Amino acid sequence: MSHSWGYAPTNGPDKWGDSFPIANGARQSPIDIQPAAASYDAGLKPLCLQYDASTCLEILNNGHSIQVTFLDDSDKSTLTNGPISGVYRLKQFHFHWGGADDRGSEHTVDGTKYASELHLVHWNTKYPSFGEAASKPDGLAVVGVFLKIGDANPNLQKLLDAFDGIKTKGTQTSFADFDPATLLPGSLDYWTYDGSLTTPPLLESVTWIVCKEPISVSSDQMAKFRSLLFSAQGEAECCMVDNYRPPQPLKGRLVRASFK
Ligand SMILES: N/C(=N\S(N)(=O)=O)N1CCCC1
Ligand SMILES: [Zn+2]
Repeated sequence: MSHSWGYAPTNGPDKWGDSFPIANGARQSPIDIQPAAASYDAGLKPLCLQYDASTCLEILNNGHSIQVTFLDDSDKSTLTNGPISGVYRLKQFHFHWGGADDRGSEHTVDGTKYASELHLVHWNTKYPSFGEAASKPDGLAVVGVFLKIGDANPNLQKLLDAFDGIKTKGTQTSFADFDPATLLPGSLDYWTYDGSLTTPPLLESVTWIVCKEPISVSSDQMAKFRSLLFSAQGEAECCMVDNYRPPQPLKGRLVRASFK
C-alpha cells in the first residue's frame, strides 16, 4: 500500500495486509465476543485502574481518531491486577465510531455492534518505553469500553467541547485535568484475550480487557464525533466516521470472563 492506511475502500482494513502481513496473523483484534463460549476464570483478579487527572496532557486529531495523551514518566496513572501481572502505565485513550448509531465498535458481542468503543492504552513498565513494549507479546494492555446509545453522558461533554479546536488531521490543543476513570462503567466485569493493535502496525502485543457493561452516549453526542474530519485543513473535507476494524478470526484463542 503506497499511500498511508485509513478506512476508505482504497486503504481500509481489507487492504492493510498488503503493507502489514501480520493482519492475517494468529492473534489479531478485534474479535466477536461470544459470552456463551467464554470461560469463567475464578483466578482473574478485579481490574485496578488508578488514574491521576494531572497526568492528562493534550487532545489531538491524528487523522484516524481523537486521542487524549497522558504523561507516562511515572506510575501516576496505572492499570494493575486484572489478567495482567506487573504495572502498566496509561499512555493514551481514543475512540472508534460509526457513520450511524447502528455501528462503530470494533469488538462485537454475539454480533452486536455498539455505536462506539473507547480504548484506554497502557504499556508494561517492565519495558523502557511504550515503543519498546508495543513490540512484545505482553507489552500492552488495552481496556475497551462500549458506548451504547441512550442518555447523554455528562462525563463525555468536556471531551466533546474540545472538538471544535481539533476538527482537522494534525491539530491538537492542551487538555488538562481530565480523569479517564469518569468514562468507566459502574461494573468492571470483563472479558480478556490475547490480541493485537486494531490499526497498523497491528502488532500482536495486546492483552485485551473488554468491559461487559457499556457506558451511555446520546445520538447528539455521537453527531459531535462525526463532525470531526479525517482530512487536514485545506484538503477536501472527509468526515471522520466508520474508523473501526471489523472482527477478525479467533483462530482457536480462549476468551476468559472475570464473571459468571
Ligand atoms: N491501534 C492502537 N490502539 S488500539 N485501537 O488497538 O487500541 N494504537 C496504535 C498506536 C497506539 C495505539
Ligand atoms: Zn483503538
